[in-house]
Amino acid sequence: MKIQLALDRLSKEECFRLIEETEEYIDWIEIGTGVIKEYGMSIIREVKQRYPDTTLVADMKTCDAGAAEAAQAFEAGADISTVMAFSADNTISDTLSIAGKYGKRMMIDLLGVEDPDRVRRIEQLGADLVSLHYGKDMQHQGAMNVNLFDLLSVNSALEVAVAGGINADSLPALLHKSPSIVIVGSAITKAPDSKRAAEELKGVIESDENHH
Ligand SMILES: O=C([C@H](O)CO)[C@H](O)[C@H](O)COP(=O)(O)O
Repeated sequence: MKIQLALDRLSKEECFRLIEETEEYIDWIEIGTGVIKEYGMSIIREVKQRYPDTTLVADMKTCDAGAAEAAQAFEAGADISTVMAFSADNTISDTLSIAGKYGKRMMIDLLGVEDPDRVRRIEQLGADLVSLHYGKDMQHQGAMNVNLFDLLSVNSALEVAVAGGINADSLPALLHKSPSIVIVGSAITKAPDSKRAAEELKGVIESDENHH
């Protein structure tokens, strides 16, 4: 199980400091949507230059003009770009076909999706990676519920990431659902000691893996 460090609401300097502090405990680096809005593709380029061997996710949250936006992220060095699951089927298909051309991947963000049929449709369109996502603003109503995993069909072959206010306390319940990727932002980036927070989360995952 991988940890994807989500870098949101941070300056470029803070992003680089956090990557440096946590790199031994994290697997994938995500440049968050707001950070991309602040710095554009230049931050994707710079992070890839400095960490060429680490999988880099550009959280583009594309919802239209799929081919152009995905190509933009891949040209800058992203290994994975994100597209919203509620987008038109054409948008999702176009991003998947661009990803195929670049030898890269799309992560389909399920934020706001409540119908398992939509997830089935996304898999039919050719997606192989989705993120179950309990949004930042949804978190005002309380923490994520593991029922979010009910969106997935039992016979689905999708690789699954999960995101939304995950911390060391909420992580164990999610691990029972065996996601491939756990996306963590604030619990690491806003922690008084980010390195320790990342180490703790990695420890929770490793002890779970040792028990199975
Ligand atoms: O995608 C995200 C969110 O929509 C803000 O852009 C976050 O990266 C994701 O939710 C992880 O962050 P935390 O919820 O702070 O763990």
